Amino acid sequence: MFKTLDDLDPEQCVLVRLDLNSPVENGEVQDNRRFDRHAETVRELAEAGHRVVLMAHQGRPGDDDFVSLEQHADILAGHIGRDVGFVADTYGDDAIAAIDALEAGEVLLLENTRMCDEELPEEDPEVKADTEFVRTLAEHVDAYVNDAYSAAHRSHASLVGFPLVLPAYAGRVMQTEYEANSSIATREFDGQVTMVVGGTKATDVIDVMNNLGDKVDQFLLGGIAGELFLRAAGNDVGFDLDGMDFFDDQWEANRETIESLLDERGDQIKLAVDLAYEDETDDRGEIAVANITEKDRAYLDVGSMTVDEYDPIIRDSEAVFVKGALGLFEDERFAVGTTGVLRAIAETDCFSVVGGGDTSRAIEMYGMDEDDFGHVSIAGGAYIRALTGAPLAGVEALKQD
Ligand SMILES: Nc1ncnc2c1ncn2[C@@H]1O[C@H](COP(=O)(O)OP(=O)(O)O)[C@@H](O)[C@H]1O
Ligand SMILES: O=C(OP(=O)(O)O)[C@H](O)COP(=O)(O)O
Repeated sequence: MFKTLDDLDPEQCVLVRLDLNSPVENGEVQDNRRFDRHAETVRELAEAGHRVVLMAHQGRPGDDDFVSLEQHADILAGHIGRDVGFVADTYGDDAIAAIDALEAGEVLLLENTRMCDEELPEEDPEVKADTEFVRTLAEHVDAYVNDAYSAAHRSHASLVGFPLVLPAYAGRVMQTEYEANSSIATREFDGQVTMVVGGTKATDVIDVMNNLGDKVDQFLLGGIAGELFLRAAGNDVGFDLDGMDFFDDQWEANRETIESLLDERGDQIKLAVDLAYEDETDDRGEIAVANITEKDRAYLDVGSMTVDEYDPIIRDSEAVFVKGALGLFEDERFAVGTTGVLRAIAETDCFSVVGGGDTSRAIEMYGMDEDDFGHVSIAGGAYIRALTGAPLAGVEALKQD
């Protein structure tokens, strides 16, 4: 098992990896539960008199949400109730000077770790531990804390490199998410187990569906993942239009797996029977999948008939796991699928887990009560991988210490 903050020596300079990856709308970082949850770890460290250096990532290089962490520092400060300094540097001279100048109880956030070339791609911990990024920062701090359970499925430098060169500890979020998700992974259910699969990160979920087929009785699909399955089933959906990059790369990467899943587990996989789009008057339009004959528009939600089909399956389930939204729920017109399944879960007494930084936000946005869900995780890809019983690189690296 890993060490926790209870094992940390006093008066340390602590390098802490958080997951503050957030929705960004028109350049504005949106506050979400990740800030609130991580604030607990940061506050505890600062109040204990440690010097606290924070690392986190935002988006992926090339994407619109790949932005600086400057706004994150202000949002986090609001949740902690104390200042969070920011330096626009990951491990260069400016970052080091800011770290060395920290006083007891002060908190500093470094720039987006993915702006450092050595953070990505995924490589073995030994390779990551030997990067200039890790070696340089490690010389200026005493200890490493990983609180980023929701990013722990990635073998990136800030997650797996530091535990090899510094005394390493799990933060409070890492500890609670690990315990909750590990116990869910081993739990047995008497009745039907259903998994709602959607969102934009189709690659993460499709990999996992392959390994969860014996634990999950029914997969209910929507979002980008759902459209890729519809494409594999021969429909004219699930491709990129001008300016989009959701589908085609993920189609190439997952086509074989999707086809074999449909072939071998087709009876376990329910696909949308209708989809929603923005019509000529900017209203929500719906069309039956069977009537789609042209590759001419983007679909932004599953349709109402699909929700009517998914609803009784959820109500008959003993356990429901949600990973990914069924539509672009941030726009109220396209929240029907996501809120439909979440309300069905909330109204029944099944055991449920809702995961994902984005998806879990829908609960709050649409006025649902978190207490009506078994566990609301700030982790998406990491939590479903944990459900399969597979190890998470970032957790394994912590255990090595
Ligand atoms: N058809 C769609 N078109 C565009 N975006 C979609 C669609 N369906 C779902 N989404 C988006 O997927 C996002 C969640 O995706 P993802 O990052 O995979 O999940 P999470 O962060 O919850 O793990 C939501 O913000 C939602 O707007
Ligand atoms: O938001 C995250 O994952 P999630 O969307 O599965 O919840 C993590 O920060 C990981 O980000 P990544 O999927 O760009 O590596």
